[in-house]
Amino acid sequence: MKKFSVVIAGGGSTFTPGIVLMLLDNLDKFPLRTLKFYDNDKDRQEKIAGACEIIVKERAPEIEFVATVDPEEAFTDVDFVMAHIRVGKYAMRALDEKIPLKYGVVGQETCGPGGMAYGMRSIGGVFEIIDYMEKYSPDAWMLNYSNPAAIVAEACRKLRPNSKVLNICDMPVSIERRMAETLGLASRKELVVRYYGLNHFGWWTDIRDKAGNDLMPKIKEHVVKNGYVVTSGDRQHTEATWNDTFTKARDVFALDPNTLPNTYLQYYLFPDYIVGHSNKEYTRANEVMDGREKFVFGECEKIVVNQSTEGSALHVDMHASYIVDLARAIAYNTHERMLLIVENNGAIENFDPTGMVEIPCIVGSNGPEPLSIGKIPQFQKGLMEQQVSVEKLVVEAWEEGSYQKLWQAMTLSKTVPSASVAKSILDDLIEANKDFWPTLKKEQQELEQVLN
Ligand SMILES: NC(=O)c1ccc[n+]([C@@H]2O[C@H](COP(=O)([O-])OP(=O)(O)OC[C@H]3O[C@@H](n4cnc5c(N)ncnc54)[C@H](O)[C@@H]3O)[C@@H](O)[C@H]2O)c1
Ligand SMILES: O=P(O)(O)OC[C@H]1O[C@H](O[C@H]2[C@H](O)[C@@H](O)[C@@H](O)O[C@@H]2CO)[C@H](O)[C@@H](O)[C@@H]1O
Ligand SMILES: [Mn+2]
Repeated sequence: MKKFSVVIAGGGSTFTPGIVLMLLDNLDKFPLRTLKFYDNDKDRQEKIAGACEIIVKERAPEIEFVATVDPEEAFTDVDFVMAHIRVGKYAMRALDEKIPLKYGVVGQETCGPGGMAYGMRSIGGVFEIIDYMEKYSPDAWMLNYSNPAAIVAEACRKLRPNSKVLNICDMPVSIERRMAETLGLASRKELVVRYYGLNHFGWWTDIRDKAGNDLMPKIKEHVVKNGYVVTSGDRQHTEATWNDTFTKARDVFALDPNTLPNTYLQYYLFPDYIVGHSNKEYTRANEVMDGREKFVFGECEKIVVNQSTEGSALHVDMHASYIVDLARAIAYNTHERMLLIVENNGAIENFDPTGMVEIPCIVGSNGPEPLSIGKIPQFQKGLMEQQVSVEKLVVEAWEEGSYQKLWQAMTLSKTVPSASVAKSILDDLIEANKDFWPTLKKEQQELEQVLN
């Protein structure tokens, strides 16, 4: 059986140890010969890599382990690039969240103005990784889950159309795990789903078991009372904010009881509620820095000090098993059915063919073959047309260095009440992102004077 060489780009990520443990748990299905880490922050990566090297040595000493900040060393002789970088790290995430909140607008990592700011930082970082991969391992595939996946995917479609990049998100599988629990099923893999939308912006339309029995009525019965809250919860979503999100799905569901919603729709459909329940001084970025980041780095330090994983509380990222499924689908032509972010190209009949949509695909060695969705209802179509335009305008703004287009994108977002609020947020975000964004030209300086 062929053994694979994988590089994790964003080796210093809080998700890296969970993914390494998940890869080690799946060596029988996806054997590894080399595991490399690449990051542009040497110190941050070293803390995670020091522990992961010990984990790999204990569990699979035959795997060669390399951690490097040298792109040539990292990207030479690899079959897969698993990319989860966060350009600007949590410090910039905190600003993405806090600046819009200052103006009474949703402050969120991937939605609204915060998501656009993150997108303007991510595109260049992700392109850099793609370029390294294509230079040093031109046959490799990149499995990208760096956020904001919707904007990154649109940038790849438009500006890197021939690159072997698959964009994917774990929110649907995470919700499906909860649906399976609600139904008393052992695994989400027992569900066969139909789903459509944009990334962090979609709906399930049909959920069946493998025998074809309709499971939607039973799930809806649960969601109408509890949202996606389940009794066991999971180890990755223990904070109150995640519980609020899974509870709020009840209200999102009420808007269209024919479908089951992705939790991220709460930011677009209930922005007033979200802002009302946000703390402008302490946002999700703070919660993550005080929670997941401290925990993961603390546990890694203990492993390095003890030179052993004995007693370690680090746990496998179960949700990340979709990454192994995706790699296996490419490597072994498994034709696994998975939700991926792909060019619409007619799959949703009455939607922009160039929009990047999240839909079921059959994945084989040649990449994804999207399934046909047909026509979607007016409510979803209207919401998606507005949001896909936001995502396209952000990519155009990045490509052209256009202030005007980024202002239009922010104005168009359902989370923003007016062009003047959009402008205030944008101007603050430009200042905060001056080390990361391309310089934006103001096409209509005089308009600024009119508005001031
Ligand atoms: N698609 C999904 O559903 C999904 C799920 C979870 C997390 N994510 C994404 O995974 C990423 C990591 O999240 P995290 O919370 O662990 O963040 P993190 O800040 O802990 O890790 C990100 C790492 O990326 C590195 N980095 C930043 N810019 C880089 C560049 N240009 N080249 C190489 N490395 C670079 C940083 O130094 C850091 O070590 C984020 O983009 C997050 O949004 C996506
Ligand atoms: O606020 P964070 O950093 O905890 O999470 C933001 C991410 O949320 C989703 O990912 C979840 C995922 O759904 C779950 O299965 C598990 O792996 O944890 C992830 C992080 O909590 C979302 O899909 C990502 O795009 C977000 O970055
Ligand atoms: Mn996601």
